[in-house]
Amino acid sequence: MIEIKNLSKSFGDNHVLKNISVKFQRGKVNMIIGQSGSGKSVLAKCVVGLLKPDSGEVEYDNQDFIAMDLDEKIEVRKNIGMLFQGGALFDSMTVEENIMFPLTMFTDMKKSEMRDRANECLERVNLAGKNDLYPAETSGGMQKRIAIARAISMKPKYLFCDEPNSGLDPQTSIVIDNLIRDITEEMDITTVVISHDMNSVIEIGDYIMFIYKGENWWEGTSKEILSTKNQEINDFVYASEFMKTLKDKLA
Ligand SMILES: Nc1ncnc2c1ncn2[C@@H]1O[C@H](COP(=O)(O)OP(=O)(O)OP(=O)(O)O)[C@@H](O)[C@H]1O
Repeated sequence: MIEIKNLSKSFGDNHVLKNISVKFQRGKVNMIIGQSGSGKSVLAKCVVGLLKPDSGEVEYDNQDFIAMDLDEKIEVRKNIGMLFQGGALFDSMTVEENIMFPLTMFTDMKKSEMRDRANECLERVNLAGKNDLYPAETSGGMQKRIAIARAISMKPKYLFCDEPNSGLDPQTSIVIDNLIRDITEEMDITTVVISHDMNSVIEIGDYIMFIYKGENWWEGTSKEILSTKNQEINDFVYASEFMKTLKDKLA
């Protein structure tokens, strides 16, 4: 579990995060949603240690991350898998080398052990045998799956995904969503997904936090989000004609 307590972050006069508190549960897909510029990425960066909050606490399984020294933080970071927008694969490395990269950086595993682990991860994302391809030789959906394989290569306890469906068609998005949900359950990971995609929220979001102007405005389940009377959420969820029509039909 990850617990955030009273976290605030400003850039000059721009008060981006205002006293955010929330718990992200283990074995669940926890989603952060909100308008562009509401502070989702800044929150995620504060939680993984890429930005320093002005105040507040971040606890990984009851351990205060912000108060840790560098060595302790590195130990926690080894347990965090990250899936960046666009995949962020290394173009000059093969698929296998990309997946083995965290193992090379953070473990003493032998090359043969790393290969075995890379093969396991490739199998899990249905890309067995694609080891020697370069990212440029793969599709956008495959690149996302390779990035997921890399993110789980260290058997993480925590997984952060920033817009995992960006740039994907609806069917491929569902494949990626299902993979994230299944891996979360199988490996009992505390998964945090930043998303704009209401389809993903409904499909795989176990628990959803809605940030509005830097505040934790609302939190609840994917079922609850469809029926809440909260105006700001309704403006966000039912922004598209499609969702409005769906709402009217279900009413
Ligand atoms: N390193 C930074 N320095 C200064 N301001 C920043 C920095 N990073 C983010 N901001 C500001 O923080 C605010 C929130 O940005 P953030 O990237 O968290 O939004 P977001 O909700 O993730 O948006 P999007 O959905 O468009 O990615 C914005 O006003 C942005 O300009």
